[in-house]
Amino acid sequence: MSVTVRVPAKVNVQLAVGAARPDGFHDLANVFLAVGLYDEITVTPADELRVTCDGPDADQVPLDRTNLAARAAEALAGRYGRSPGVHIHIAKDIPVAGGMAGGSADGAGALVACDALWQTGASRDELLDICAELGSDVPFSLVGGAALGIGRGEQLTPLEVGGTFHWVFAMAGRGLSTPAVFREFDRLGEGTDLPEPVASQELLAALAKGDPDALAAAVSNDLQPAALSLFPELAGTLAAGRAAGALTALVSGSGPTTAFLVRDPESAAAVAQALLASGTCRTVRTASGPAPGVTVAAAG
Ligand SMILES: C[C@@](CO)(OP(=O)(O)O)[C@H](O)COP(=O)(O)OP(=O)(O)OC[C@H]1O[C@@H](n2ccc(N)nc2=O)[C@H](O)[C@@H]1O
Ligand SMILES: Nc1ncnc2c1ncn2[C@@H]1O[C@H](COP(=O)(O)OP(=O)(O)O)[C@@H](O)[C@H]1O
Repeated sequence: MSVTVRVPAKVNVQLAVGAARPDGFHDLANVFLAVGLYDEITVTPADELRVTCDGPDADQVPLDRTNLAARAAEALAGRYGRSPGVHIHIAKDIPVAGGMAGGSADGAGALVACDALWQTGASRDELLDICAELGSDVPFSLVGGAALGIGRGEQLTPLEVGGTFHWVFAMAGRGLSTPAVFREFDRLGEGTDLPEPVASQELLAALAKGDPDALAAAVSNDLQPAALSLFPELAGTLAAGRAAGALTALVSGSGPTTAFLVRDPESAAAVAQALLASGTCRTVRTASGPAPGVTVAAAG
């Protein structure tokens, strides 16, 4: 018996960040869009908890108990008083430490897969609670589609999306640590009063209409200056994508992956080719969204 699930990456079309909270997190208005780049997680009964991983970035993925997929299995097993004996295999296609929630995807995927394997009978709300304990982005990886995340990003409201948005993603030569980017955000903003983070009505309307030009005009990422400060070369990647005809260019979440919104798959191919030729990134991928959240691909 084994269970395989597929989990999408995300891009943040709006990331409004408030002041640091006493618990070290930041309040957000985080508009997530799931996109069609997927990790696949397979769980199989085993004597003890074990994680393996393959894919282009597999060497950067921890295989010990710090792996979010292992933590998810342990959290679910702990809640139901059973052994977490399971082999979790991650077929990784989402870039690691890229601001596309790859670790969160694996956490949400392992949780749903173990839940199906162990037939715990957990409700969706219980699974979402465990997701929120694992990380701020993990609940969104479970639900997919598009959603507004408030609080630290874990309190979700699903959003209407009226069409398919086409993207090019440029992967950088190294990763960026999410806590380091938030720390840099705090440093850059020292001494300024930050407004409450709120979702942009223009952006939500653009998503609901499925209008790429309106979305391009409304996207924003408050972490972008911090990511650029820690990784100045990303400015060259953003400029290369804009010059190639992208409707807009932004850093995805805490970066360093950069995201380029385009009108259609043909423009995606052209912008992807120009970005690669510019020599300003390690590799490029095209994907569209919204994509569904965790989906069971095979069980038996
Ligand atoms: C920035 C975002 C945007 O979606 O994603 P990435 O770009 O990393 O994928 C998220 O907020 C990342 O969420 P996630 O990666 O789950 O972060 P967590 O494990 O919850 O937190 C890691 C660390 O990031 C910082 N953090 C995270 C979320 C938040 N609202 N405020 C924070 O200050 C804290 O320093 C925290 O200790
Ligand atoms: N299953 C996992 N896949 C990738 N990274 C993981 C995983 N579990 C834990 N990590 C750790 O989380 C860090 C952030 O990775 P990731 O979630 O891919 O990036 P981001 O938070 O930028 O979206 C990695 O550097 C790695 O040390």
